[in-house]
Amino acid sequence: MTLDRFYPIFDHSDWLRRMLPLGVRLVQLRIKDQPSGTVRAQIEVSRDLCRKHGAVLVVNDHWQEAIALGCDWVHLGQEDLDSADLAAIRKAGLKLGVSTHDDDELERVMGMAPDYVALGPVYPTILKKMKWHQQGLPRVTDWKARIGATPLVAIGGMSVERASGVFGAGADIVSAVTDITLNADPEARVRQWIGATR
Ligand SMILES: Cc1ncc(COP(=O)(O)OP(=O)(O)O)c(N)n1
Ligand SMILES: Cc1ncsc1CCOP(=O)(O)O
Ligand SMILES: [Mg+2]
Repeated sequence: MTLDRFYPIFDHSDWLRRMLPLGVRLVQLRIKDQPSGTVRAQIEVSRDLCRKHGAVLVVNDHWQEAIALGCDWVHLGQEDLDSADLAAIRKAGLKLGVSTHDDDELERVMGMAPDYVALGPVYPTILKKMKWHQQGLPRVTDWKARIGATPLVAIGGMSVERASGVFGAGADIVSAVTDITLNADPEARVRQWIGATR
Protein backbone atom coordinates (compact mmCIF):
# COMPACT_ATOMS: atom_id res chain seq x y z
CA MET A 1 0.00 0.00 0.00
CA THR A 2 1.36 3.41 -0.95
CA LEU A 3 0.78 6.14 1.61
CA ASP A 4 -0.43 9.56 0.50
CA ARG A 5 2.28 12.22 0.27
CA PHE A 6 0.33 14.67 2.46
CA TYR A 7 0.15 13.71 6.13
CA PRO A 8 -1.60 16.21 8.41
CA ILE A 9 -1.65 15.73 12.17
CA PHE A 10 -4.57 16.78 14.37
CA ASP A 11 -5.34 16.68 18.07
CA HIS A 12 -9.08 16.09 17.90
CA SER A 13 -11.54 14.11 15.81
CA ASP A 14 -13.40 17.34 15.01
CA TRP A 15 -10.47 18.25 12.76
CA LEU A 16 -10.78 14.94 10.95
CA ARG A 17 -14.51 15.49 10.51
CA ARG A 18 -13.72 18.80 8.80
CA MET A 19 -10.71 17.74 6.73
CA LEU A 20 -11.42 14.19 5.58
CA PRO A 21 -14.25 15.24 3.21
CA LEU A 22 -11.73 17.51 1.44
CA GLY A 23 -9.73 14.48 0.35
CA VAL A 24 -7.19 13.87 3.11
CA ARG A 25 -6.06 10.23 2.75
CA LEU A 26 -3.48 9.89 5.52
CA VAL A 27 -3.91 11.50 8.92
CA GLN A 28 -2.55 11.23 12.44
CA LEU A 29 -4.51 11.63 15.65
CA ARG A 30 -2.07 13.09 18.19
CA ILE A 31 -3.75 13.43 21.57
CA LYS A 32 -1.79 14.62 24.59
CA ASP A 33 -2.73 14.83 28.27
CA GLN A 34 -6.29 13.57 28.07
CA PRO A 35 -8.05 11.03 30.31
CA SER A 36 -8.07 7.48 28.96
CA GLY A 37 -11.82 7.55 28.29
CA THR A 38 -11.40 10.62 26.10
CA VAL A 39 -8.48 9.05 24.26
CA ARG A 40 -10.47 5.89 23.52
CA ALA A 41 -13.53 7.82 22.39
CA GLN A 42 -11.43 10.06 20.15
CA ILE A 43 -9.68 7.10 18.56
CA GLU A 44 -12.98 5.31 17.95
CA VAL A 45 -14.58 8.33 16.29
CA SER A 46 -11.46 8.99 14.20
CA ARG A 47 -11.22 5.33 13.17
CA ASP A 48 -14.82 5.35 11.95
CA LEU A 49 -14.40 8.67 10.14
CA CYS A 50 -11.30 7.40 8.34
CA ARG A 51 -13.04 4.17 7.36
CA LYS A 52 -15.97 6.14 5.98
CA HIS A 53 -13.68 8.36 3.91
CA GLY A 54 -11.20 5.66 2.86
CA ALA A 55 -8.33 7.32 4.69
CA VAL A 56 -5.47 5.79 6.68
CA LEU A 57 -5.53 6.69 10.40
CA VAL A 58 -2.28 6.70 12.37
CA VAL A 59 -2.71 6.76 16.14
CA ASN A 60 0.09 8.59 17.94
CA ASP A 61 1.48 7.17 21.21
CA HIS A 62 -1.59 5.18 22.32
CA TRP A 63 -0.64 1.79 20.91
CA GLN A 64 -2.63 -0.29 23.41
CA GLU A 65 -5.83 1.57 22.58
CA ALA A 66 -5.01 1.32 18.86
CA ILE A 67 -4.78 -2.46 19.17
CA ALA A 68 -7.91 -2.73 21.30
CA LEU A 69 -9.91 -0.59 18.89
CA GLY A 70 -8.86 -2.39 15.73
CA CYS A 71 -6.78 0.41 14.22
CA ASP A 72 -4.23 -0.19 11.48
CA TRP A 73 -1.32 2.14 12.26
CA VAL A 74 0.55 3.59 15.23
CA HIS A 75 3.27 6.22 15.40
CA LEU A 76 5.84 5.88 18.19
CA GLY A 77 8.72 8.15 19.14
CA GLN A 78 11.95 7.02 20.78
CA GLU A 79 10.61 7.28 24.33
CA ASP A 80 7.39 5.52 23.35
CA LEU A 81 9.46 2.69 21.90
CA ASP A 82 11.19 2.18 25.27
CA SER A 83 7.99 0.86 26.78
CA ALA A 84 5.92 -0.33 23.81
CA ASP A 85 5.37 -4.03 23.18
CA LEU A 86 6.44 -4.26 19.55
CA ALA A 87 5.64 -7.94 19.36
CA ALA A 88 2.06 -7.24 20.46
CA ILE A 89 1.77 -4.41 17.94
CA ARG A 90 2.97 -6.64 15.13
CA LYS A 91 0.90 -9.63 16.29
CA ALA A 92 -2.19 -7.44 16.10
CA GLY A 93 -1.24 -6.61 12.51
CA LEU A 94 -0.60 -2.91 13.07
CA LYS A 95 1.83 -1.00 10.94
CA LEU A 96 4.44 1.12 12.70
CA GLY A 97 5.74 4.63 11.99
CA VAL A 98 8.67 5.89 14.06
CA SER A 99 10.37 9.20 14.85
CA THR A 100 14.08 9.76 14.38
CA HIS A 101 16.37 12.71 14.98
CA ASP A 102 19.93 11.40 14.90
CA ASP A 103 22.14 8.54 13.74
CA ASP A 104 21.74 6.39 16.84
CA GLU A 105 17.98 6.64 16.70
CA LEU A 106 17.94 5.74 13.02
CA GLU A 107 20.11 2.70 13.63
CA ARG A 108 17.86 1.64 16.48
CA VAL A 109 14.60 1.85 14.54
CA MET A 110 15.85 0.20 11.36
CA GLY A 111 16.20 -2.96 13.42
CA MET A 112 12.44 -2.77 14.00
CA ALA A 113 11.55 -2.85 10.29
CA PRO A 114 9.30 0.23 10.53
CA ASP A 115 6.66 0.92 7.89
CA TYR A 116 7.81 4.53 7.69
CA VAL A 117 10.57 6.59 9.26
CA ALA A 118 9.93 10.20 10.21
CA LEU A 119 12.77 12.73 10.40
CA GLY A 120 12.30 15.98 12.25
CA PRO A 121 12.29 18.81 12.80
CA VAL A 122 13.40 19.52 9.23
CA TYR A 123 12.64 23.21 9.84
CA PRO A 124 12.13 24.93 13.22
CA THR A 125 8.81 24.05 14.79
CA ILE A 126 6.64 25.99 17.20
CA LEU A 127 4.51 22.98 18.13
CA LYS A 128 6.76 21.60 20.82
CA LYS A 129 10.12 22.20 22.45
CA MET A 130 12.73 19.92 20.97
CA LYS A 131 16.40 19.17 21.52
CA TRP A 132 17.02 19.63 17.78
CA HIS A 133 16.59 23.03 16.15
CA GLN A 134 16.43 22.03 12.48
CA GLN A 135 17.76 19.08 10.56
CA GLY A 136 17.88 20.78 7.15
CA LEU A 137 17.38 19.40 3.64
CA PRO A 138 20.79 17.67 3.29
CA ARG A 139 19.81 15.53 6.25
CA VAL A 140 16.58 14.54 4.45
CA THR A 141 18.67 13.38 1.47
CA ASP A 142 21.04 11.47 3.74
CA TRP A 143 18.15 9.76 5.60
CA LYS A 144 16.52 8.65 2.36
CA ALA A 145 19.76 7.17 1.11
CA ARG A 146 20.05 5.22 4.35
CA ILE A 147 16.51 3.88 4.63
CA GLY A 148 16.08 2.90 1.00
CA ALA A 149 12.57 1.74 0.14
CA THR A 150 11.10 2.53 3.56
CA PRO A 151 8.92 5.65 3.19
CA LEU A 152 10.51 8.80 4.63
CA VAL A 153 8.23 11.31 6.38
CA ALA A 154 9.60 14.84 6.75
CA ILE A 155 8.12 16.81 9.66
CA GLY A 156 8.75 20.10 11.43
CA GLY A 157 8.00 23.59 10.19
CA MET A 158 6.45 22.27 6.99
CA SER A 159 4.42 24.50 4.72
CA VAL A 160 2.90 24.19 1.27
CA GLU A 161 5.66 26.46 -0.01
CA ARG A 162 8.39 24.23 1.43
CA ALA A 163 6.90 20.92 0.27
CA SER A 164 8.44 20.71 -3.20
CA GLY A 165 11.96 21.37 -1.87
CA VAL A 166 11.49 18.68 0.75
CA PHE A 167 10.25 16.15 -1.80
CA GLY A 168 13.17 17.15 -4.02
CA ALA A 169 15.54 16.39 -1.16
CA GLY A 170 14.18 12.85 -0.93
CA ALA A 171 11.15 12.83 1.36
CA ASP A 172 8.27 10.60 0.29
CA ILE A 173 5.69 12.19 2.59
CA VAL A 174 5.39 15.62 4.21
CA SER A 175 3.66 15.98 7.58
CA ALA A 176 2.32 19.24 8.99
CA VAL A 177 0.48 20.54 12.03
CA THR A 178 0.46 24.30 12.66
CA ASP A 179 0.67 25.27 9.00
CA ILE A 180 -2.92 24.02 8.91
CA THR A 181 -4.28 24.38 12.42
CA LEU A 182 -3.10 27.97 12.91
CA ASN A 183 -4.05 29.07 9.41
CA ALA A 184 -6.86 31.58 9.17
CA ASP A 185 -8.62 29.22 6.73
CA PRO A 186 -7.58 25.64 7.50
CA GLU A 187 -9.87 24.13 4.84
CA ALA A 188 -8.37 26.32 2.13
CA ARG A 189 -4.88 25.42 3.35
CA VAL A 190 -5.64 21.70 3.19
CA ARG A 191 -6.92 22.15 -0.37
CA GLN A 192 -3.62 23.87 -1.22
CA TRP A 193 -1.70 21.00 0.34
CA ILE A 194 -3.64 18.44 -1.65
CA GLY A 195 -3.08 20.45 -4.82
CA ALA A 196 0.64 20.66 -4.14
CA THR A 197 1.16 16.99 -3.27
CA ARG A 198 -0.92 15.06 -5.86
C1 LIG B 1 4.92 11.85 11.55
C2 LIG B 1 5.40 12.10 12.94
N1 LIG B 1 6.70 12.32 13.16
C3 LIG B 1 7.15 12.56 14.40
C4 LIG B 1 6.28 12.58 15.45
C5 LIG B 1 6.78 12.81 16.85
O1 LIG B 1 6.60 11.65 17.67
P1 LIG B 1 7.23 11.66 19.14
O2 LIG B 1 8.70 11.84 18.98
O3 LIG B 1 6.79 10.47 19.88
O4 LIG B 1 6.61 12.93 19.80
P2 LIG B 1 5.05 13.22 20.08
O5 LIG B 1 4.39 13.54 18.79
O6 LIG B 1 4.45 12.00 20.70
O7 LIG B 1 5.08 14.40 21.00
C6 LIG B 1 4.92 12.36 15.19
N2 LIG B 1 4.00 12.37 16.17
N3 LIG B 1 4.51 12.11 13.93
C1 LIG C 1 5.61 16.31 16.48
C2 LIG C 1 6.84 16.77 15.80
N1 LIG C 1 7.94 15.95 15.71
C3 LIG C 1 8.95 16.53 15.05
S1 LIG C 1 8.59 18.10 14.57
C4 LIG C 1 7.02 17.99 15.22
C5 LIG C 1 6.05 19.11 15.17
C6 LIG C 1 5.51 19.40 13.82
O1 LIG C 1 4.61 20.47 13.91
P1 LIG C 1 4.65 21.68 12.87
O2 LIG C 1 4.25 21.13 11.54
O3 LIG C 1 3.62 22.64 13.40
O4 LIG C 1 6.04 22.24 12.89
MG1 LIG D 1 5.12 10.06 20.98
